[in-house]
Amino acid sequence: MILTQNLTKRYGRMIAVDELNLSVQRQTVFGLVGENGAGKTSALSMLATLSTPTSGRAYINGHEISRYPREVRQSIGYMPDSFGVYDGLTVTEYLRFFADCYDVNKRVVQRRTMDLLERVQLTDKRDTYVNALSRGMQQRLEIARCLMHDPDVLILDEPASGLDPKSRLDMRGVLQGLRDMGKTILISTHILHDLAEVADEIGILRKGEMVAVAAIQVMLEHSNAYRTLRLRGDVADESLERLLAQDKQVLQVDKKENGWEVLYAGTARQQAMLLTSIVQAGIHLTEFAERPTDIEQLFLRLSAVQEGM
Ligand SMILES: Nc1ncnc2c1ncn2[C@@H]1O[C@H](COP(=O)(O)OP(=O)(O)OP(=O)(O)O)[C@@H](O)[C@H]1O
Repeated sequence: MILTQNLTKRYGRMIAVDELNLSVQRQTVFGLVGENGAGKTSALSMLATLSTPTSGRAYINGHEISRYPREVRQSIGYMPDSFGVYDGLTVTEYLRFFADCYDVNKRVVQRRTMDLLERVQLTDKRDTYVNALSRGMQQRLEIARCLMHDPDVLILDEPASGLDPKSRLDMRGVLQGLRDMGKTILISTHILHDLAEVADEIGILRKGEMVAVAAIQVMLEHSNAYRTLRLRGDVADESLERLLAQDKQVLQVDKKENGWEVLYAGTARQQAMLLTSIVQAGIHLTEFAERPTDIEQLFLRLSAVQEGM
């Protein structure tokens, strides 16, 4: 449904997207996660036919984006990361305007407008001017706007950015609804947790390169199975590191300024035994604490472990 082959975007000498290979199956949700500047917008705007790839190819619904941009635009609903709304229009007028742009059959416009407003929880705002909506409502209206011509594919660039926690939750509900409608969705975010209940698969983009891809289910299982132990003590004393190296459940040890961070795969009982052996070895710690593993960090660590780094 969405396929890219070595898709690359350069701005002068800067490589914003570096030979991206992506495959998003029909009716699945793929989350593209990356920090600011990772290349998410550059990748998505090429797929939306708004910018030209420097090299490589991409296909949406079987249409190559550079050769068949018109067909691609009919197949997608694209929500950019920043957008302006038309201040002088009401919510309903705004959606009808876009229906006209896409030449949507007049007979279905009214029904679809009502259905979409309900889907994005804006039915009671249908006669409100769009500039009077909150940011969260405007972002949900944008989603409805993307759906007006009933595309199979949605490309959403940071749809939850700048929203307060309540609006983020509302947005999450809307995205889950789109997934249940059977849309194929490519969604970018810099907050992986936003995708945990929405995406089927996650890819992490860093400096234009896809550094890891995995099914969200696998990641969540890992995040339950692993935890991070925070140990504080004298980092000059190497006996703790020797002891940790003997424990098979210790996957990784990161030395910090005043202690260590340990990625640990053992059970609670094994963890208690580790603490006992530290005490018995006469090693003095000021802290031995467990904290939930950040799934993004875990994901990157596991992919590094798999690559033997
Ligand atoms: N038109 C442009 N001209 C030159 N450099 C650009 C242009 N657009 C983006 N860049 C650069 O390309 C890199 C990737 O930017 P991009 O906006 O694609 O990343 P992003 O992951 O979407 O980040 P953000 O979340 O901040 O939008 C950045 O270093 C950015 O400064």
